[in-house]
Amino acid sequence: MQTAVLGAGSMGHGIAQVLAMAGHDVTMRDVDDERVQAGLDSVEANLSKGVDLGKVSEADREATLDRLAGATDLDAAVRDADLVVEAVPEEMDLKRSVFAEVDDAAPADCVFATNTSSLSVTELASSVSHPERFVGAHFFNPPHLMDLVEVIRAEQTDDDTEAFVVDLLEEAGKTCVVVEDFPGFATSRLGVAIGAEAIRMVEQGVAEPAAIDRAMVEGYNFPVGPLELTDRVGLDVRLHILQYLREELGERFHPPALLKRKVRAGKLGVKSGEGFYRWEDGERVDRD
Ligand SMILES: NC(=O)c1ccc[n+]([C@@H]2O[C@H](COP(=O)([O-])OP(=O)(O)OC[C@H]3O[C@@H](n4cnc5c(N)ncnc54)[C@H](O)[C@@H]3O)[C@@H](O)[C@H]2O)c1
Repeated sequence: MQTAVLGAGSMGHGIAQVLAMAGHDVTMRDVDDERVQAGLDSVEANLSKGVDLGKVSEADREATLDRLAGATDLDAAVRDADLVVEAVPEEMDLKRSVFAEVDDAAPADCVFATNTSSLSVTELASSVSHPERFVGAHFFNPPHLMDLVEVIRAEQTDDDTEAFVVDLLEEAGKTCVVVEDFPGFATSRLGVAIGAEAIRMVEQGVAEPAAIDRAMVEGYNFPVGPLELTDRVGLDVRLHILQYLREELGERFHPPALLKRKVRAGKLGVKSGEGFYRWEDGERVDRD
């Protein structure tokens, strides 16, 4: 199958890798040669690491790279595509304008998927002429290692489109959970609710962040505690999602004051070196 991935950033290059490893031809499009090349280099590095770890054969690495091409020209990227997956920045206007362009350039029966983590898939679908062939495909970071894809049905999505995307992703080794288009879908809504409550517990002095995290890891089998996860995702990202969910779903999502204070202080988590913990080169430096 011919596929196109729009955006070669953190998510785009990983999604392109997943599709190419599953045997599909992929054209990965970004706005300039440097970004396209950086995406291609990241895929090559992921695959080489897989070979070193004995998880990917040398032959699969080469075959995957052969199926992957880069492009800056949108028309060339989507002209023959059966599926286009969009992974450009999380801005409604940008995504809508990208889909309007893709709509003109792609074949009439092409299926469109967006990797948005929070925007309305229904509103995005309304930017194309066949919204029934539009769906959300919310991959997790990094896409080549995380099994889950949340498949989001827009108001307009038809059953054939849902089945096409779920089958394709499951054949690529992913686990799909299908949800209706509702703010925060399933994962972000529950994830930020737990994270926000953990932050309120820190504010109230229930326990130190490390103790709250350890309790959830040991007691509930969480792979990582809610405060460490907030550091990894980015405090600003979580604040943004809470503000959006508060607007859409009500006061129970009001952001904790401590979260706002830390974001205002530039304490954004792993990427800034400090959030609820201190970090250097992606590693915690304040463990007991
Ligand atoms: N980063 C995550 O952990 C994560 C997880 C799940 C979903 N998402 C979602 O995935 C999407 C992409 O996020 P990201 O973290 O990969 O962002 P990113 O900033 O790393 O990458 C976005 C890329 O899109 C490119 N781009 C901008 N306009 C474009 C256009 N018109 N055509 C093609 N490429 C264009 C940018 O140059 C950039 O390289 C967002 O909707 C985000 O919410 C992100």
